[in-house]
Amino acid sequence: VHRDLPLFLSLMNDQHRSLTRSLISHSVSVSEILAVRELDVDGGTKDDGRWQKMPQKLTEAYPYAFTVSYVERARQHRWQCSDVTFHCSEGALRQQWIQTIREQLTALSMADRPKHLLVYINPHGGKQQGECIYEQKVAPLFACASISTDVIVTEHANHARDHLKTEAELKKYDGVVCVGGDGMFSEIVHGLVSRTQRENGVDQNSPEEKLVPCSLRIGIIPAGSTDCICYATVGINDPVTSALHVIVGDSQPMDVCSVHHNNTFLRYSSSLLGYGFYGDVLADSERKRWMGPARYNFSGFKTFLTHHHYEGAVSFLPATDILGTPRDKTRCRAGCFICQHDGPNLCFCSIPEYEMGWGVVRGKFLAINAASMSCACPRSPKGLSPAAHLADGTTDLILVRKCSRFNFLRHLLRHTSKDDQFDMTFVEVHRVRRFRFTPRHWQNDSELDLRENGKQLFSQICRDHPACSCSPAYSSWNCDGEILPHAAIEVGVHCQLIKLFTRGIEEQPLFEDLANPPCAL
Ligand SMILES: Nc1ncnc2c1ncn2[C@@H]1O[C@H](COP(=O)(O)OP(=O)(O)OP(=O)(O)O)[C@@H](O)[C@H]1O
Ligand SMILES: CCCCCCCCCCCCC/C=C/[C@@H](O)[C@H](CO)NC(=O)CCCCC
Ligand SMILES: [Ca+2]
Repeated sequence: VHRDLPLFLSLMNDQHRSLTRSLISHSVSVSEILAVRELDVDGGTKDDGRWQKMPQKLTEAYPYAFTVSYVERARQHRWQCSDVTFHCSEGALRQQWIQTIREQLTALSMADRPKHLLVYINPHGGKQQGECIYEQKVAPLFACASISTDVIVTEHANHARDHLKTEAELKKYDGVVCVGGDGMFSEIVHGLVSRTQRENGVDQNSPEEKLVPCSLRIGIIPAGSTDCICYATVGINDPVTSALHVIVGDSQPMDVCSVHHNNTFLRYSSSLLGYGFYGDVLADSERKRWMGPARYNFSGFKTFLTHHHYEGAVSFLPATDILGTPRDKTRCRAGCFICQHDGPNLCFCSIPEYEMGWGVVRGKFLAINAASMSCACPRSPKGLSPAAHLADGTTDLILVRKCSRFNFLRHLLRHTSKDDQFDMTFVEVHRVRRFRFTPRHWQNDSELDLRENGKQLFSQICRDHPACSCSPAYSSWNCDGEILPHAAIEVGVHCQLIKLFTRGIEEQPLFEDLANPPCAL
């Protein structure tokens, strides 16, 4: 029995084969086995439905049984845990099988499966179901796979981030799991990345500094409102699927952007950095958290109607030495060739390199978006930048210039259809390693004061002139669902800075209907 080779168990002798064809054999890849356990058959009393379906004669002839729990693939990237029970005539043979499988599982644990995890649960994310989701759907699977956990239910925002940054005894763990949404994931990233830099003497405030990658993998159990990181790395927002990817020890590297203002570190971003439309949606939706996930629909519609544009200059360093482009038809999938090819060879550009070859675009924008990954989510299953890569060291900079409401609506609606949202005259997209944004009228340190005064002044004017259709001078940046306090920012992509307990989105089999596979001819 080898890892990745099918474990084919056929424990009955020939005379029973034709009789019990459907019951006697099953094929499971060892790398997708969660656990194996002996099944007690006590004087004919059975604790497994399948056993009871066995004809009496067979149970007598094959009284020794064991159950293998394994990953089964269902529709649309969903994984579930299934059990299969094998029966044999001799106790010694059963012990041999159980021992062999356990040895294989131990070898996998030594290699890449986690044994001890630190779990943070946000009880207030999404529909506030985090604790319940973990207790009912995830904890039993971890227990079945003999993974031990230390669980912390957060008591306030940034609890997980600060605990990871300073207190957590990280040496004890093989990974960190968060139960929540993109905001909770962002807390984990900030905690782990900051801790890693501090321990390695790296100054986060310097935009040119090359950051040290984090060694612990992160698992995401989706329990938020958008859950875009989970959706874009697994293909579905399903707690059981995510838990199973953690258990089998998957690993997917991921890029992280650092965001600076005036040589001061602001935040990290791993999905969307959005100014204009997505910044305004977020700013409005934060005041409506009580609405839960529906707040984004409400604020999205309201922001669409206000139709504000913002003036400024975007300068960027295009990624020239790479294979992919943002207009590719191919997608970043499990084992992505481009991420393997481009990723590990990339370095974080130092000053001499990045002062050359910059492009500049000036104008009035409805939205400036940087997508380090596709940002696919249930609202937009192909995402903001469908061809973006998880781990290629680049971000897709999408510039949506001022246009009519009708055209902007066409652009937005294309995020939900097969049509290309970039194929519009007012949209341009660049794959970049770094970029800067400078709003018009920006004045260095006094920016914040100016923004506050500007906002007050603007709202005063608009109250006095309700028909006014002019736009405020500044929007906010939406940084993975958090509002940034500065409009002028500098962003750099750090290739494969973190690793997740996923494998990227698996290619769908040609025949999706796994329950009724086509007959072999
Ligand atoms: N115990 C807590 N009380 C209040 N806020 C918390 C707590 N724990 C974490 N948070 C904060 O809650 C915010 C939202 O959490 P989360 O991302 O889990 O859900 P969401 O915003 O509904 O989902 P999404 O980010 O996917 O849209 C995060 O910014 C996080 O810092
Ligand atoms: C009028 C028709 C509108 C149709 C629009 C469809 C376009 C949807 C694209 C959604 C892209 C989400 C990108 C992910 C951002 C997350 O980091 C962030 C935190 O979870 N979520 C939002 O900001 C929430 C953003 C919600 C935006 C609506
Ligand atoms: Ca990327």
